[in-house]
Amino acid sequence: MQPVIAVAGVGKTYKSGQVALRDIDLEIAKGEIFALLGPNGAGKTTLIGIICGVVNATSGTILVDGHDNVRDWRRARARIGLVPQELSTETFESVWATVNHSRGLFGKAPNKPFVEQLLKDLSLWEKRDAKIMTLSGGMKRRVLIAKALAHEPEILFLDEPTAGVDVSLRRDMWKLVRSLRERGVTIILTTHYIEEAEEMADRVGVIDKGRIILVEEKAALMRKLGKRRLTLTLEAPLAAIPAALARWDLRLEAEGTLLVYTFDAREEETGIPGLLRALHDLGIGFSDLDMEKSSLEDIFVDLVERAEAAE
Ligand SMILES: Nc1ncnc2c1ncn2[C@@H]1O[C@H](COP(=O)(O)OP(=O)(O)OP(=O)(O)O)[C@@H](O)[C@H]1O
Repeated sequence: MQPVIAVAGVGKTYKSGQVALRDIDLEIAKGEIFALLGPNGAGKTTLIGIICGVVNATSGTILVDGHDNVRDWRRARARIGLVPQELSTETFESVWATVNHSRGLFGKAPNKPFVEQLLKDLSLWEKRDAKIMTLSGGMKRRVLIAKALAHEPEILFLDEPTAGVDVSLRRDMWKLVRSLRERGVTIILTTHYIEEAEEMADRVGVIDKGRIILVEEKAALMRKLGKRRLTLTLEAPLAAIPAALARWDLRLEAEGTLLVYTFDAREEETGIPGLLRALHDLGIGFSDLDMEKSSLEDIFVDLVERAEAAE
């Protein structure tokens, strides 16, 4: 199957000499929700800007639905909607005029019922005659989304869509993303809220210092790299881990009152029965126990730390 976006060998060095991307290869399948994660300055916004044709790559090629985004930029761009991180500054136009104008920019015939529905879906209908300058930050962000969707793109980029927005807008955004996906729209989002990727993405890419360090199905990633943690609340604090417990990956926390055992979620044998027996033999009692799975966030932090250590 042909990917809807194919990035090959893309690099970017800004005029300042700052290298933002190095040799990026990435394919996005039609209809998927792809989350691009990475620390500040990793290159997420640059990569999105290059795919959308608002930033020039220094090297490499990008095909959008088979169209080269430089040589055939008009066709490539028409397929894409971009919700940028920055709030737009145009202020005097009304919501209705702005969104219809965005549609016209892509050569789409006016379609009032479509734009009306779009504004209703984004809870903007009541505000259709309001000038953008009079709207709150959250409402302005809804306008950015409406503008990005006005020309009915097949691919939607959301660059940190929920940074600094309130819970209700975040929830609406998630709902909107799901309904777009049901209509077959491909969605690529960057986010600092890893829970957002965990909640929504089909696949996750991790970018660090301009390199893609991992691309994986979210579920597989969580299965593969997921750790589990067993935390025992000890009856009496321990000063150190007894030598007899060296074969388990143990750590003391909270001034020796919590004993934390970390193990691989894939292992058939958890090692827990043996550990509990050993504790019993040593006369170490506990009053409570708690089991947790690592989140995508733990996995992400771990990956970035490992990539940085490897450098
Ligand atoms: N216009 C520019 N000129 C020079 N350097 C830039 C420019 N835009 C970005 N950079 C640099 O390129 C690198 C990647 O930046 P980019 O904004 O793509 O990262 P990001 O992953 O989106 O970060 P954040 O999560 O903070 O938005 C950073 O070192 C940044 O300082």
